[in-house]
Amino acid sequence: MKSLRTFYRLAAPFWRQGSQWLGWLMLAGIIGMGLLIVQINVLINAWSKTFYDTLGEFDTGALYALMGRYVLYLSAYVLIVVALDWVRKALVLRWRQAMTEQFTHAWLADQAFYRLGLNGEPDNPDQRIAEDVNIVADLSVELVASFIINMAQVGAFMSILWQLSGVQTFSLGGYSITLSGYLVWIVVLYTLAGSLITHWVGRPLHRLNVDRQHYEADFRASLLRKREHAEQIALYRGEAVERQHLAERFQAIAGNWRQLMGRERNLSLFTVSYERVSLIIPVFAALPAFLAKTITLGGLMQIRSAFGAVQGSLSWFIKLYPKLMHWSSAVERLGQFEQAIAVSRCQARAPMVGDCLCVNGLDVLRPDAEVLLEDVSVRVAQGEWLLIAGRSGIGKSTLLRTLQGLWPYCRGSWQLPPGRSLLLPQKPYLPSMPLRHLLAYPAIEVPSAVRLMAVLEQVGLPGLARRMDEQSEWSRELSGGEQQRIGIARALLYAPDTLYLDEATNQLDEGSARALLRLVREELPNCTVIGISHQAALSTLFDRTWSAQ
Ligand SMILES: Nc1ncnc2c1ncn2[C@@H]1O[C@H](COP(=O)(O)OP(=O)(O)OP(=O)(O)O)[C@@H](O)[C@H]1O
Repeated sequence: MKSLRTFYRLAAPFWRQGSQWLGWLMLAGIIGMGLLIVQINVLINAWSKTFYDTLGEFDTGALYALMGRYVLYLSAYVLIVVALDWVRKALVLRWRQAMTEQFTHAWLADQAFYRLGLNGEPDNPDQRIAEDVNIVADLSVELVASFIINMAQVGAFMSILWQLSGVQTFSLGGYSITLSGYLVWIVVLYTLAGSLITHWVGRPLHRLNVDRQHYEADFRASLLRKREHAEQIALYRGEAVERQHLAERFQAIAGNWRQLMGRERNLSLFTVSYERVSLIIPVFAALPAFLAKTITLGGLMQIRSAFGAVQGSLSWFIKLYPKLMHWSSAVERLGQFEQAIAVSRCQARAPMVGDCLCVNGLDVLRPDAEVLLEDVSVRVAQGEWLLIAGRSGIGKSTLLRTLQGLWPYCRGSWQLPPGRSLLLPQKPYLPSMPLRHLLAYPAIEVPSAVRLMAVLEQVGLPGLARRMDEQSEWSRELSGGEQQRIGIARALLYAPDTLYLDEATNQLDEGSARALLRLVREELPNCTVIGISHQAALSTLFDRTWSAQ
């Protein structure tokens, strides 16, 4: 029930959109084609009675005509099944795309992705967006369509089975009982009992599937981190530790897999027996009528096939139970993710904008509520350069994060200057993208090649000018100082109104660092700069120093 409520919350934005008529049309098409398949099954069921009766009469001519009709049913069946599969896949893609956009937007909006990472919950957002969304879209379409089609099949064949059952009189404990449609009662009770036992045996599969997705994602993320930090690991010669670490992660997968295997084995023991027994039940149930010659061989075969159709469709829950558990675990993980994003967005504080940067009685805390900086009050005039000083670990970087609205653990208020701002951290973000886009980041518009080359020249990287379209692993290739030069180049190109420098030149020698900051002053004369630096030679470039205590 909880999974269904969460699913409704996740699915509503897509299916409620006015423009989603095509999605509804595709779903209706899938169900319509499914119902056509049911109709063909009904025709084949009637055909089988005629066929076996004709077979009993050795009427060769009629048999050929019946085989021709069967080929017709079969061709229609194949065409519809293929078309249904195609439309189903197209709908899954459509829904997955919309849900992926919905989640990536929510995750990236208001820096939720950053705040979610602060306390490590929920785990592996990448896996939730890439895999769980796919599972939910894919299995939901399959489950909804197959449920409706199976229930239609139940309706169609139930009436056939009811008629074929006729009215039977049984004697039970000395009483004579007259029952209509006894085969229908048998199939309903048999499937109901089967469904209850399946749920009882298979219930733990939900939790095990949630854990499985978590462990698999953890393992993949660990492998990815090894690749990202290949150089550091290689320099430390940390292979043995890494191997042990990966083996431990895999142990969690293996342990969970063994438990899943055990549970699925128990479930299969029941479901396979259930399936096999269901094949023979209708034959035994109708045998007395056949032996009493009240039904023909064709009639017996028709009962068998109608019973099989009703039982097969009513057993939808039993057959798809492992998939239902897989689906419900993905729904749960996405639901958790959605709620965590919502909570983190509530934590977001949109700073007020005034005529200058003004902090008033601000307390900056650690996540455990311990105070880092108390009662911070500082005012920075437009165009002023302020240096924040203080011992390592006191909370200078955290203060900048707080001002940016990234750090939710704070009390008090502040206002930011108007215009756009840029924060250069000590380790610039250098994804593998063409150099021209890398330099323009975070702007989407890329400046002209002439401008880019001029800036590269200014920051002391003229050699990179001929590699504008190259997409290299920049963070591995460039030295720490060169990476920081790229950071300064970005500031010059982006031309923010307020620039925050969080030890943005600490990998450079003091002479080069001074030269770069002087360049910023010349090129961006009206820019307000708030800097953090332990490089003593830089302090004279700032108008004033504020000491964090
Ligand atoms: N995401 C986090 N979760 C928990 N604690 C954090 C987190 N980020 C920072 N801290 C803690 O906050 C304290 C202040 O860190 P911060 O980086 O602001 O110091 P700093 O003054 O800039 O130090 P440095 O000059 O060495 O860069 C540190 O003790 C750090 O461990």
